[in-house]
Amino acid sequence: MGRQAIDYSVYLVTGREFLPPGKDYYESLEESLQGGVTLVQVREKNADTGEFIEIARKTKEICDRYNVPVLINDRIDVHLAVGTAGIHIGQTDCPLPLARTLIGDDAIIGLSVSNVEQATRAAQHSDILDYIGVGAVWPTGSKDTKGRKSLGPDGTGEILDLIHGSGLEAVAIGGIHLPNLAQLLHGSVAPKSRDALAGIAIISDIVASTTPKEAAANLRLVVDSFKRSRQALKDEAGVFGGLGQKRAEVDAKKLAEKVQELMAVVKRETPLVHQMTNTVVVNDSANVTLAVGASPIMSTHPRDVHDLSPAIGALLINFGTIGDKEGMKVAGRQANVNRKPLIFDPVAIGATSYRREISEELLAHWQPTIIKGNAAEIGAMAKSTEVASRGVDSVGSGFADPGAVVKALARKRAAIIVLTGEKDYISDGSVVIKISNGSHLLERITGSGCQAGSLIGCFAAAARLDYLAKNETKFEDDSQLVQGDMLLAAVAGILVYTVASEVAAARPDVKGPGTFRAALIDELYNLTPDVVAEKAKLEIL
Ligand SMILES: Nc1ncnc2c1ncn2[C@@H]1O[C@H](COP(=O)(O)OP(=O)(O)OP(=O)(O)O)[C@@H](O)[C@H]1O
Ligand SMILES: Cc1ncsc1CCO
Repeated sequence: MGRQAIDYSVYLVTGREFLPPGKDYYESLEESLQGGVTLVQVREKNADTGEFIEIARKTKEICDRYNVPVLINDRIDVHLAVGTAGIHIGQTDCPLPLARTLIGDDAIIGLSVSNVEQATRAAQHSDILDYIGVGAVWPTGSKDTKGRKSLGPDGTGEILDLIHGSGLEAVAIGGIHLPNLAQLLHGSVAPKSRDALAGIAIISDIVASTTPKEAAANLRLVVDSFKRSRQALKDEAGVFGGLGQKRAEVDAKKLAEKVQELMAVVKRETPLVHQMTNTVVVNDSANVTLAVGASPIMSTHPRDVHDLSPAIGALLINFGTIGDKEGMKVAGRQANVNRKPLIFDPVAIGATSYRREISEELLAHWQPTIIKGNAAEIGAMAKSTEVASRGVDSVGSGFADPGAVVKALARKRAAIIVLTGEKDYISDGSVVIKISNGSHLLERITGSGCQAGSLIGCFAAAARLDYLAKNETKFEDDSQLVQGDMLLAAVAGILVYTVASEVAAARPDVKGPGTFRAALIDELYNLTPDVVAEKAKLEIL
């Protein structure tokens, strides 16, 4: 008999101390298995041996019914007494060679690893070990992580590179919650080897939930979605299975036709687009939203944004004048939970360290669907020094290879990336679309990028509604975090905005930025799908 194959996707670590009042441990466990937990570790820090054995035995009995393997934390004797699939041990527990001798060749051994030195040692013991638990990824309440630096997605990815080729699987643990899960999975893909996590270990998100079945199912959806999108990337089909087509099949003319169709969807559905934006542009952004046929709501208070989430079509978070960070956290988290498109506009992120910190904090709370920025902003997100910023603007001539920058960042962040400027570049990690429309007058009014972000929000809402109208299955058997063609939505937002700007700039009554600003709103309102198709300058790179 060899060691059994393990699915690490959603790995539940038990913790009876986190159960909500009145919730029975076995009831919670069974519900979480129904939700899609794939592996269970029994972790009992304070139980006597007899009690631990009894808990492990009953846990195994329940898990057996769902064909889910059980591991025991730390206690080889409990594992041997109950006959579970294996053990999970910490750095200061039983030495690895002794553990392997005691439990034999057929049982699984996992080891906790919290830094590169420990990971290197684990890789050297790959003949003894099966997997490593990497963490804490983020600070956590369930383990004492004081004094230890949490790894973040980047540190986790570094460890994946270190164990590359060793045959070890890796599971991340610590501070992982539904809203930061997609960011962790995609953000931790190893920079060199491109290896990925095999799964995530979860305690409180499942155990502390009053509805563990739902909690587990939501986590499982994101992990499955990640695994599917990795397959899609391997197949060259983009992080959202973009345009439902492979790169070679995307054609500029067909893309323009799809934009035309989406314009009609916005007008028909008048989606509500929630915008948390800066105080400079709030009025213009609401007006361009209305002009294309959508409906804006500009709201920032945490309580207000929580209640709005079920009703909205999409959410825009633009931190241009920084304020309401708490509201942004709540709104973004709710957008993820309700599977609404979330457009992130990290205005001037390259200009100050405070903005970079806020961006990281927000991105640890939720997963954006689309990230839009000018060259300085996208450069800062990509940690590139090629383009500098001066306040909210970019300086210099831009990236040598903008297409490569947006494609790499899309893969890294698992989001559609929109890079604006004289030419715009949009990527889903597979396809790169270049748009050469627009007017230089857009550089002469404030907030043109912010308004473009608002329009992307309008079209993202429409793309999701269009998908839901055409697909009966809705969410049940689809593992996408957000449904609808988000690459198309980003293209539509930029194309409609820039084509309207060309029409406005060409008007004889437009004398400069002031008249252009008003004319732009009018031309967005009057823009027909035919004019968009006729003027579109789209290229597939
Ligand atoms: N010189 C130009 N020619 C054509 N289109 C342009 C030009 N500059 C910007 N645009 C368009 O204007 C919009 C905003 O892009 P830009 O990169 O200026 O945003 P931004 O710097 O974030 O703006 P802001 O900070 O004022 O909101 C995009 O749709 C882009 O295509
Ligand atoms: C000018 C300005 N300052 C903060 S946000 C903003 C709008 C353009 O980004």
